Amino acid sequence: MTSHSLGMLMAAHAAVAEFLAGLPLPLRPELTLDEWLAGLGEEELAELGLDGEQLADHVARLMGRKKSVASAPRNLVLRGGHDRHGQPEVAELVLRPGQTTCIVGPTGSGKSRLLADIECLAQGDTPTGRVVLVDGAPPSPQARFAPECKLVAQLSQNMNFVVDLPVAEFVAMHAQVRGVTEVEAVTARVIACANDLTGEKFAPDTALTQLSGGQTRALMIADVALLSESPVVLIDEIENAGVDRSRALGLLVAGDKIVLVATHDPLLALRGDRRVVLRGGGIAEILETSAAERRALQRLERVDAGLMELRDRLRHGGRIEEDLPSWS
Ligand SMILES: Nc1ncnc2c1ncn2[C@@H]1O[C@H](COP(=O)(O)OP(=O)(O)OP(=O)(O)O)[C@@H](O)[C@H]1O
Repeated sequence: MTSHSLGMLMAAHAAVAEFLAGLPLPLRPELTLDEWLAGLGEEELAELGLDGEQLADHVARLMGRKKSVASAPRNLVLRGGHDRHGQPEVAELVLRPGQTTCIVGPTGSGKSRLLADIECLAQGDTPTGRVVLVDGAPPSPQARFAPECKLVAQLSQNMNFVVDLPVAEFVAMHAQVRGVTEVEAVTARVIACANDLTGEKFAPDTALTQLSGGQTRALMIADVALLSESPVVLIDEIENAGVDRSRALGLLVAGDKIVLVATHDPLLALRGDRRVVLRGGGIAEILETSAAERRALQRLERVDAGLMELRDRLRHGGRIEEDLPSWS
């Protein structure tokens, strides 16, 4: 598959180095991968539940993943299809890194469908007939379907952990799978970041199953922002509960990701660059956030800070009587 020596592959691809170094097999850095595999006994590999082809395949995937990071798209273009009644959509939606697009619309208007169309990079093969172009061209089947090459990460509403690991171990595992080299330092950063997003702090050795809803959400947001290689992030509502939504959004956008958030929260919606309005399954309108809306956002932020203070007072058993925040 490559004429480079194992030593060179390992130097160029941290994920390959980590994977190969973790195998209980004698490494020969001066040989090519094929030569090294040919020299290994079949039995030796079988004992590890592997065969040479699988191993070569996995190394290729690990190298492919590196390539997909370099090829983060400059834009995604969503070409409108049709609404639920077959009427064409007005839209061509252009999405660029570092921009946030909010998706709004009544229940059943097609918000989740729109996110799903972007998630699968639809090619006229979903109920909406939409087409998503990556840098002006249809994506490769690999970009659409191979998990390690996927462009899009989705933060879903429900995150129930089935594994009961300490938080630090879980994050370190994610970091390793994503080919991060300084696993310990990055793990500490993800946890610090999650703690920054949530009101109640948690320790690295807290079990995942002990985290509150807000803490879990904060951890997943920090994980996606700092560890995910996917250049596009979809969020089906950042819940109010216990997460500083403004910081969360800032964190994701700072990573130069294309961010799409389905939300009806005015604070989040106005922080976005634009809103896509859905009606009857179709895109009815695309509204750029206006200067007046940005000014309104500053006032809303003060109201929100006041409400946060009241929440905190309730949390600590206080009363809300005379001393209300100044905006009330
Ligand atoms: N353009 C379309 N053509 C055909 N079916 C569609 C279209 N858009 C959405 N649908 C379907 O309509 C249903 C409701 O859409 P969806 O779940 O996306 O709405 P939603 O706005 O996310 O709703 P909620 O706010 O309740 O979560 C889904 O079954 C979806 O697949």
